[in-house]
Amino acid sequence: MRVLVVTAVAAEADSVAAGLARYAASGVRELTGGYEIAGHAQYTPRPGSVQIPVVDVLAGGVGPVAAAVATATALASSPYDPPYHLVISAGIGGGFQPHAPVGSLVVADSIVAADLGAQSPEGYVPVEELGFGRGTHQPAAGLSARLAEVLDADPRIRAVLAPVLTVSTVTGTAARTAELTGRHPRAAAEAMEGFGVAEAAAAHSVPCAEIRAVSNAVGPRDRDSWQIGRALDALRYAFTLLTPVFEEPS
Ligand SMILES: O=C(O)c1cccc(C(=O)CC[C@H]2O[C@@H](n3cnc4c(=O)[nH]cnc43)[C@H](O)[C@@H]2O)c1
Repeated sequence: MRVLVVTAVAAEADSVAAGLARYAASGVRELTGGYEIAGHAQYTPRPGSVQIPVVDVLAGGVGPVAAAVATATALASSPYDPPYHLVISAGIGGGFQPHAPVGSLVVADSIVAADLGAQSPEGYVPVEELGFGRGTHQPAAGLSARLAEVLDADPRIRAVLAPVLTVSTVTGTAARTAELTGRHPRAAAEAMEGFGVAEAAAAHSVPCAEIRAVSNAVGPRDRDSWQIGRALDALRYAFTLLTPVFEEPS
């Protein structure tokens, strides 16, 4: 299976690549389309496995637009058909409490563009109701459930399968938190790239997933409380666990 992992920043890509490196048999790939390929691993298959999975890790920038452009560029420049078998949006994120405490992981069972719509005196109108396309992507259900299952089975981490919101502005007030949880009561995390990655993947007919390691609680802004190191470590550890899934028949 060929997998493309898209993060926002290099620190996240480094964590993913470090998690993968435990299994890596060969080095780092060259830049693609001006975007940073942080790591590339070609794995030694487990005994009995017939596929050699390849995972590329791409730091595509912050926000849904940068993420979509980077992902689409990577997919369009792949020499393979299909370009990849799976695209994963991965990185740190804010966790909605009590669903996703700091240090836990969230695997998306839906990827929701939470601010793609219109305000009105009666409240928020999602993009579907405006008649302009979609605001939600459903990741491959079996695959996302499997990723969450593998993560949650490990006693060192906690993982949930739940909606992940994509926002262009990090939530920073109690009022905005209440608005989002009112509209998306099951949401466990928010981040800024998932929907962009999912749009690009869908344009290339490639399945998509999203995995977030929680660095902070969604709520009134308190940047000093963000535990980025802890989340990056959880992200790295998650990818040490996920590689066997990439070797399973798709
Ligand atoms: O300062 C650092 O060392 C550092 C290391 C890694 C990542 C960062 C970022 O700031 C990444 C921005 C990235 O984080 C996501 N994120 C994290 N928490 C939230 C949130 O509460 N709401 C929305 N997004 C969040 C987001 O995907 C950004 O792209 C810094």
